[in-house]
Amino acid sequence: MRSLRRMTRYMRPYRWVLLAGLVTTVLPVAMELVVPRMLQYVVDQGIRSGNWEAIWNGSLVMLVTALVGALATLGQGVSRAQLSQGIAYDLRNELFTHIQRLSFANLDQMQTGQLMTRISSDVDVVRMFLSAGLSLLLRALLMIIGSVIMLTVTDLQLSTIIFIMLAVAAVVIRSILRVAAPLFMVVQQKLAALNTIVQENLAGVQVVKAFVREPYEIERYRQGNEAYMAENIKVGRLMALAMPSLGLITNLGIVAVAWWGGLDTIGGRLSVGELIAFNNYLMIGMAPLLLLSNMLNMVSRAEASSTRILEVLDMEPAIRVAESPHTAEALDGAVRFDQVSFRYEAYAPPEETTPAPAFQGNGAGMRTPAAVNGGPNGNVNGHKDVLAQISFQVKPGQRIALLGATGSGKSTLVNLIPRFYEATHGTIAVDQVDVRQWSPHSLRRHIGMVMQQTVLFSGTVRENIAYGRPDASMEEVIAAAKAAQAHDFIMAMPQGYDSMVEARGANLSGGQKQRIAIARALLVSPGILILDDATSAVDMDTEFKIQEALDAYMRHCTTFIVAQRISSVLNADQIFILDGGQIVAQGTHRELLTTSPIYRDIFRSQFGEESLAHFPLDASQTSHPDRREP
Ligand SMILES: Nc1ncnc2c1ncn2[C@@H]1O[C@H](COP(=O)(O)OP(=O)(O)OP(=O)(O)O)[C@@H](O)[C@H]1O
Repeated sequence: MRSLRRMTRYMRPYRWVLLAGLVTTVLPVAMELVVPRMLQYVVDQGIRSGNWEAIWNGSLVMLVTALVGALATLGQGVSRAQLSQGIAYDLRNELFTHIQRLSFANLDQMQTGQLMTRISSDVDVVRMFLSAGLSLLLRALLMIIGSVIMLTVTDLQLSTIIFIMLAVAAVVIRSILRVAAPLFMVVQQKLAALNTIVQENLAGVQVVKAFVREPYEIERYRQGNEAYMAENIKVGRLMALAMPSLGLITNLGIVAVAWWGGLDTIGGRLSVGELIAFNNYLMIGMAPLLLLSNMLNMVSRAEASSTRILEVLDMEPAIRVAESPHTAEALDGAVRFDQVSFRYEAYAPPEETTPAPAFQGNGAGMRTPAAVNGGPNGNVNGHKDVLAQISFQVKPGQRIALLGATGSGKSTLVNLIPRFYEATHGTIAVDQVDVRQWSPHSLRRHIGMVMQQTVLFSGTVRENIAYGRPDASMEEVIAAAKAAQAHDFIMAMPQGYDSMVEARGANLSGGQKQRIAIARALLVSPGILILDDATSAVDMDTEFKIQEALDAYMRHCTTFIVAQRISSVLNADQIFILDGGQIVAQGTHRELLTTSPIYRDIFRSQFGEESLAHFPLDASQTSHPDRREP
């Protein structure tokens, strides 16, 4: 029960509510324990000797205890709700805040569905335990302890039977708990896998429909659902053992007490009242024992969920912030890579993976470690570099283009500049300061980034453009949108800048989404702008206009452009050709045409075999797509 014990720290802010809960749990138990004693008094002192006063007094005490017990139980319900809801609220907030602090490398290790299950279902399991389980557990323990004390006081000799019975029950409970907690872990893992299937399916609904893979997805879900059900049944079977075992132990105890107690009463060692009181205490003590069998389920489930919540909270952000991090009001935009190598770490516990029907394709969205680490060097063990020994220097304001085959490491390289990942070897410096010394927030605030996959949030167009600078004026938003060639289509939308962007930008075309993403990056007035395939969905004419506007809008900004089309990089100050994680050629368009066979190959593949002979070497003459055609 280590994880549940660790969870108790979340009770600290609610210590007064906890105290109220404790008092209101103890009181009804104490009241219930008074009743058999009063019953003994009424029988022995009142009924047997015809003493009405004793009967009245005993009855009055029992009435008062019933009232106090009822009031306390009401208070207990209120404090229980406050405690459990409060802790669940704190846990959800802490989990979400912690996830925001995690870096790409951490998040690569967990599927979205896994995280969502932990923040929703696992927190709810803990909340239910705190709301119902904890007070019931406490009540059961108090009842057992209280009745054992009263049994001992009533008759020590007869109580021996109870001690033996409790010892046997304790062994049974402990054994069940030991087996149940890991089983509940598996249950939650299966639930998380199931949620991942739903999340991936909904996120990729267009792909599912386009490839007519609904039957596959239904089968995938059915299998995940079956695995979840099978684990639940396994747990159910184990829990089914608890009730009859504890019931049997209790009933054997009752029979033993009836036998020995009956003999003692006939023999005159015990009065009838004492035997009745003893039996009542026995019932009070043994009923919660049966209740405990039900609670074993709740406790084991809560332990498993606490472990899963703590696994996330214990995850150290892979990016460490320096003790006194470097910050700056603006960036000049100088970037230096010095012998930089990088590799992605292996990840994902195997049992957390999403089940996929045996025959089907690629496991639909679930990257296996081999696939993830099968980097440019074709390795499968996750220990080869995706980038190797990269060195270059970029002056402020330069435009750098990165070209290379898919998987050659272009995105990985630009992701190292804002420190999304930490270089495995070597040094990366921005404005002559090692990125490890930079405050990640300060560094990223001055880097405008347009990622390969455009992510927009539900909200208005304006809110999306101003995502990085919510305080930007309307004029600034429009200026950024104009530079990104987005203004015209935004104005053509029904509510202009106040038009709603649907979830994931569903009501916009790919090129429109990209242009909003570019405007969003421009609005932060970055010192470094990274465009990772940012215009892949935009036609060549619009791309040319964007580049022209960028020249005017971002005069002093260092720009990294990851591109597939040579036409996007003609005006770059330096073009890096990446191959297998290494820079294999470097220079301007003119230089590379003469020095780099790979560049010439790419050029030939995009403009045709005869193009090399005709293509003018002076990039300035080719800056418009119409004129660029050989
Ligand atoms: N998050 C990740 N975890 C593990 N491996 C990754 C991850 N991202 C990329 N890789 C691997 O690193 C290598 C380089 O990928 P990267 O995305 O940098 O290539 P790229 O040149 O940008 O490709 P593309 O042009 O297709 O976008 C690939 O082999 C890829 O499988």
